[in-house]
Amino acid sequence: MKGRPFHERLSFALAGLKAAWVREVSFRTQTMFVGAVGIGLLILKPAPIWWAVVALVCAIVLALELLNSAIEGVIDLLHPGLHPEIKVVKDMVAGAVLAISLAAVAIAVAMVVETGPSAWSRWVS
Ligand SMILES: Nc1ncnc2c1ncn2[C@@H]1O[C@H](COP(=O)(O)OP(=O)(O)OP(=O)(O)O)[C@@H](O)[C@H]1O
Repeated sequence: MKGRPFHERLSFALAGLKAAWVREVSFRTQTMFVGAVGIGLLILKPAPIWWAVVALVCAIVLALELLNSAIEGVIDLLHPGLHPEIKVVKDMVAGAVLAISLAAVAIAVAMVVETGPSAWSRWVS
């Protein structure tokens, strides 16, 4: 399975994204949130550094959401029954998604605070 050409590995990654979109409500919600953030960037037109920071944090949110789903999927496959240790592991991965989501909200607020006034003056002038 190793050493496959780039286009094949890319198709595997895209298939993973598609599977997450079809199966996971959380992933669809996060992806739509990222889309809304993209619209916000187009409206606010912040400095390029904000585009980079927002793109990075959005990518981390989606990546952690994918890892969360993947880890849950493997656990459920290997151990379908309830187990207190599985609860701890799943809760920790969910905590990772929560942590980066809070950071994303903080970054969004900081961006709006810094760029909102100049965007507003562009609109009213
Ligand atoms: N096998 C299990 N044993 C014990 N507790 C579990 C088990 N599976 C899930 N839980 C508990 O239920 C919570 C939700 O787990 P579940 O697998 O349903 O994730 P989910 O709600 O689908 O999450 P996501 O929205 O991220 O996909 C876990 O965080 C954990 O607290």
